[in-house]
Amino acid sequence: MSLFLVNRYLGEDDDKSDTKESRSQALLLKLQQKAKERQRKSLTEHRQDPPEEHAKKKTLKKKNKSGDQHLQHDKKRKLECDNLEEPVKVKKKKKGVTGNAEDKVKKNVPVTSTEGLKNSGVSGEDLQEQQEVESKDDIPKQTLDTGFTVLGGFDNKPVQKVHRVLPQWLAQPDVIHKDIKGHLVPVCKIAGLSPKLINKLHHNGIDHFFPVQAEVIPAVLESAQQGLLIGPGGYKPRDICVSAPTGSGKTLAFVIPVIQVLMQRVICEVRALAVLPTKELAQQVFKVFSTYAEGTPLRVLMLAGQKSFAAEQASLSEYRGSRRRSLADIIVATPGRLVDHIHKKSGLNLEQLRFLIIDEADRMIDSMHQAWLSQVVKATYSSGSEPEAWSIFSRSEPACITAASLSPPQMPLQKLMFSATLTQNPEKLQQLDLHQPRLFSSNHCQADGTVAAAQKADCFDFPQGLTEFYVPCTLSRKPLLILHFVLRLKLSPILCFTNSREAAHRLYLLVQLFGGVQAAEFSSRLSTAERKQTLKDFQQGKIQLLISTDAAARGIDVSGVKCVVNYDAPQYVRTYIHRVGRTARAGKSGLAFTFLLGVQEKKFLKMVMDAGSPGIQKQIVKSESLKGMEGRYERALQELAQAIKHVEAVKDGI
Ligand SMILES: Nc1ncnc2c1ncn2[C@@H]1O[C@H](COP(=O)(O)OP(=O)(O)OP(=O)(O)O)[C@@H](O)[C@H]1O
Repeated sequence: MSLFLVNRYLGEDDDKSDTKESRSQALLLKLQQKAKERQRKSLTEHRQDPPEEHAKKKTLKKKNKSGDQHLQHDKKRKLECDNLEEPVKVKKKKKGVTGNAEDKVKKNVPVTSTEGLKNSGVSGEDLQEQQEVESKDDIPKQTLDTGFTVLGGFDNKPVQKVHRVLPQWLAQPDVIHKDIKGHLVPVCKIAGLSPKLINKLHHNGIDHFFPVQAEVIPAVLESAQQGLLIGPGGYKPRDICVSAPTGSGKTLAFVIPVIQVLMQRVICEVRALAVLPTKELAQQVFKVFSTYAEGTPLRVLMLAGQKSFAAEQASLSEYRGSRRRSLADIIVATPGRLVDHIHKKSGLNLEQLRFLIIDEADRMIDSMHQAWLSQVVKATYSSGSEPEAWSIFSRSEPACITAASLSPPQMPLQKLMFSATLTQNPEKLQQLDLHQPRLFSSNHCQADGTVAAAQKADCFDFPQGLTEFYVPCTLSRKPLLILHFVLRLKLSPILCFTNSREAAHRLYLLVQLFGGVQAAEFSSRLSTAERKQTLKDFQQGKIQLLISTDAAARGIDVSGVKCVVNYDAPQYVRTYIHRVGRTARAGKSGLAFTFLLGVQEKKFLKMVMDAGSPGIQKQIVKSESLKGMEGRYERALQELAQAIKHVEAVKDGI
């Protein structure tokens, strides 16, 4: 039984309807049709009208609407009266949906037309109007055009340029002159060098120090002024980083002061450790140390896997009674072999280490994932297992500072870092855990610490005597070009770099088959002994063309290399700098050519210019220049194909 009686307006057309239900159904249908029609209209308006016109129309519509409002309102009330349930539903939905839309507008989230369509289908034109009026300013053009919701609504402000600000020590380095020849310093002018060492230098043809040596040697000597066992004023000496071009004489910049400081030692202990990335480099530095240690009590040892582990172990230390006695003052090592000796407790004692030298430091930072540095540093702290004669000066791991912990003098450990491409990335340098570092660099920064326009993160110095060229070519012409360089241009000795050992080997075979060129290859295909012999032959001028992988790109010092050819363009600028740095060494002049395919040109030239190259010139080799060699070259190619087939057949047979 009904509690209330509600008289309903049934509408003009519905008078003839029979039942309440059918009448309300008809009304609902009509309403929905109307709503759909409006949606369609509004959608076509959105698509056709430019935003301003659309906005005008809306305002007009709104004005008209306020005139019609009473009428509409009455109509609506009539409808509501016609159907008791539906209006309630509509109201609920309308409330909810409107609230939702408002929320979105408040949150700067535009309401999409699709969403509006769905919602207004239920709630009628009021909702649609409200959405349109409320959101017309907020809806981005994109939304209107695409119908997609754009999240965020952030202002598209131009991003301000960020200037790199380096830590002071990196921003204001001690400057090293780039011009070697113009800034030579007589050996005798450097204070603190013993006459014995000066004589030795003269004996080896060194009468003047290069700029990097003239800056770094006094700095290292100064840090050891008060003797081997304590730093200046009793404090730990500052670590030293050196960034100077290839061939500028960095090796002597650490060898000479280390020999000078250690010469005064009484007991033989490992006091200097030089770590280098490859066996060849270790061998080279070992040779220089040995030369200048000759005639002093100092003993130099190499741990780079040239000898067996047992042989290396035997040369490290010996036991006299129960006491261990070190047999080396200076050790030159590769990181892998060094860590092996530390792990296997082969008798390597680093507790008295005074100098830790890291050459090719940027490369060594890259190999830091092997954590070799932390293991070496750990090994320099006293293990406490074996009481040493020098234990009074032994190092203890950093801990809380107390009066007691400060009283015994701490044996200082100083790190010396060297590279032609030393990173300026403080994050990477942090891995070296440097102590109040001091930088010597031929790269200049601005006084305020910001980096000058040309000085980006990967901007380096090139040797002054270097002239760079690039040769546009195709893949098939490359072998002919290199033969042209050797046989016609007579630029030998040439050091030619490929990007893989397979490429180096193929080119070597091809050149051999072509004939008339003294060629050799240098890569990990060869044994250590073979590589050593090859370098020796090249040094002695027995090889016209040395085809190498990047195994010879870093640090290798072969005097008299006239020309470097990048047969394959290097991928990274550091690789380029080290490769071309095998010529134009020690203030001499040299040529560097890079063969470039059309697709490589733009990217490569940009990379080199960004790295601070003074300029790279285009060198075109005309086809006519190569014509005379083509027939012989074709025959060599065919022979090479047959040789490869034969090798593969032999392999399959095995
Ligand atoms: N003061 C000097 N007088 C004459 N020659 C020197 C002097 N110092 C170094 N040299 C010679 O210069 C050449 C290059 O030196 P070194 O190998 O130390 O360069 P580098 O800076 O370490 O190069 P890279 O970065 O390629 O390793 C060597 O042959 C070395 O003998």
